[in-house]
Amino acid sequence: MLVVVAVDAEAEAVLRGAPAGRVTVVTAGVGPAAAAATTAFALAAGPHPLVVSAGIAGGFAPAAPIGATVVADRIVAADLGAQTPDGFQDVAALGFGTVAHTPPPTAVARVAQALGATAGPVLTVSTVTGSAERAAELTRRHPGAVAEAMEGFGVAEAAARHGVPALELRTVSNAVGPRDRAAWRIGEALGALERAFARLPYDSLLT
Ligand SMILES: O=C(O)c1cccc(C(=O)CC[C@H]2O[C@@H](n3cnc4c(=O)[nH]cnc43)[C@H](O)[C@@H]2O)c1
Repeated sequence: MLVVVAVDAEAEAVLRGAPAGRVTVVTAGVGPAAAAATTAFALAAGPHPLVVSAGIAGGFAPAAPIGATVVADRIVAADLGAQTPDGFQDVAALGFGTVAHTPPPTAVARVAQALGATAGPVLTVSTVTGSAERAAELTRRHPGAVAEAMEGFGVAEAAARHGVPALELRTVSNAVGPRDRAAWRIGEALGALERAFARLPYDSLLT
């Protein structure tokens, strides 16, 4: 499978955890555009049966505390739209394209079961949430959201254009809410990412 991460530290964690020969890891950079471009390039260069957007994320309380592992049952572009006098409208509501991809439900269930991961919507944002108000707005617009990160929707868009299923697997480094850099636990999240890739049910994800 092709695993798309944002930064080298995430690639190293995935490669430490994954059994030899199970994954091809590419480091895309931060954000949905870099993720989409890198995924499209990698899929054009060679076939992969599954693409996984992986890395650290912000977790929505109480579903996803620091150190938790989450798997997306929906990969949602949460800030792709227009701010109108009546509030935010996403591009699907405006009649352009899509704002969500649905990973294969059986694979999501198998990952959740094998890793003890929480399944739910994972939001892709281009701006990291840094206030309680923004976190509350996202929760109101996306009930049940478990995490936000910056690449999943880009990976899923590129995978869809190649007809390849996509998953998003994240481990939580910080809470979604008021900005507090001192509270990030990147090492803890990278350790959880390594353990997740050590325990993934690789064979059953491809059936
Ligand atoms: O400056 C900040 O306040 C800040 C807070 C959290 C994350 C960042 C990043 O620039 C990291 C972006 C990188 O990590 C993923 N990530 C991790 N936590 C979050 C988050 O709470 N919201 C969105 N993305 C997050 C993301 O996928 C990027 O790859 C800065």
